[in-house]
Amino acid sequence: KEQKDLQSCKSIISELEVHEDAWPFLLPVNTRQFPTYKKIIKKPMDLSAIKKKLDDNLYKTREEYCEDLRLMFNNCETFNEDDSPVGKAGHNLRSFFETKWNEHF
Ligand SMILES: Cc1ncccc1N[C@H]1CCCS(=O)(=O)C1
Repeated sequence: KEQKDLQSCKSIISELEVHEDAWPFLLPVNTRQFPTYKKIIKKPMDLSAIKKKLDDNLYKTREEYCEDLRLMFNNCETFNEDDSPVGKAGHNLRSFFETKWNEHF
């Protein structure tokens, strides 16, 4: 039921947060450091924002949660070269996430 879904979503994001390739995603992208980011990426998303939405009970379904994680990874692919350090971390963390997602659901 939904209660178990919430536990699974919390468990997955806790594992993502400590993953060695999570460093680009722990906090919102700094738009002073990356001035073009706001123009290119219409809906910024990061692990701290997702964690807060989970804790504030803002996800109606596990699908909404999954959508925000995929938005975060797609934003990363839009802005970063695949062979850049951030781009590579994004591909690695996405693969780790999708595996966890399939384990739980
Ligand atoms: C996910 C992302 N997309 C585009 C640009 C930057 C980032 N992440 C940054 C987060 C802070 C550290 S960093 O500045 O090296 C990388």
